[in-house]
Amino acid sequence: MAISLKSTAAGLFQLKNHNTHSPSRFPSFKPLVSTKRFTPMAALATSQTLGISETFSKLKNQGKVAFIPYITAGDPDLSTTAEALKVLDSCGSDIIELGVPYSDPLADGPVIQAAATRSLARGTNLNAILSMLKEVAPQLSCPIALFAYYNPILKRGVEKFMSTVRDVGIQGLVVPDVPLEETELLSREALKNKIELVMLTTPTTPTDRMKAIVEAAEGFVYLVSSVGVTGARASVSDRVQTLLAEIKEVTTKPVAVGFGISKPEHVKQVAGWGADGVIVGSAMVKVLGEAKSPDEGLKALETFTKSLKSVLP
Ligand SMILES: O=P(O)(O)OC[C@@H](O)[C@@H](O)c1c[nH]c2ccccc12
Repeated sequence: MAISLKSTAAGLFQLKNHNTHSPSRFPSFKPLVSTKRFTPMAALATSQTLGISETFSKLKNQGKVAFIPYITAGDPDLSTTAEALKVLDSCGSDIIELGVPYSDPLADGPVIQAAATRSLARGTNLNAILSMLKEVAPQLSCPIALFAYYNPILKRGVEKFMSTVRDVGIQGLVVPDVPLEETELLSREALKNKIELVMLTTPTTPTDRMKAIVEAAEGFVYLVSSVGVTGARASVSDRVQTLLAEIKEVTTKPVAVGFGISKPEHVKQVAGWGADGVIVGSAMVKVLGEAKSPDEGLKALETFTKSLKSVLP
């Protein structure tokens, strides 16, 4: 299993017209936020957004480390998610992880579990997320890696799922609970659709298994920094430094570190240990989803993102 759950567990804007009162384009969602807030960098972006591994190669050539935020789609609502993607992009995110809310997010801690519950309670579903992405993804200058648990993918059918998400511009996929032994079909269909399938390794993954995971990984290797579920930690274990070195002994693929990272000093530390990317999830989700209003959440997200991004080379 790419990530053994027992040990680690793992809005509306209208680009065409800025009429904030036009009916929502995304089914059953009402515009909640001004659509005039951000001049989309995306207006400048083209559909030639770099892929996941291309993004890492570009950054490596520039001596930079990827900043990779995670947010849950539909929390607090899909219109705000559309805006949040633009905020994250315009604040310099290099790759964005977008989570598909799921009713049984075993690898997630309380913050992301609550986000998924709020999102599902609003009626968010994969089709609504995809219709939002069809408008938003081409407007971003950074690639999106979709986060989805395995079950909803199997329900839709792996082939159908992959072609559908590729059609809306998704470039990467992370399936935190797919067992390594079952990644063959996922990998094959991902490859066919030019989607890069990220694999996760953990502090308790035996070396041979880590090598197999790294071998299978496309886009980047996700190094889970600590056992347990997602959630901000007071500090990041310095074991990460050793784990990074071990992985880099067996691959030249980029390695991004996630779990627990929630402060600028954490970001700086993990980058200093040689990570090619730093992933921040729960802290982002908390700032956006637990704000008094969507607008407040977006403002707070912008400030928070800039504070974390500012410490990276
Ligand atoms: O929330 P954290 O501790 O910052 O960790 C990132 C994590 O949220 C994100 O990468 C993620 C969201 N859901 C997951 C499930 C498994 C592994 C990773 C994830």
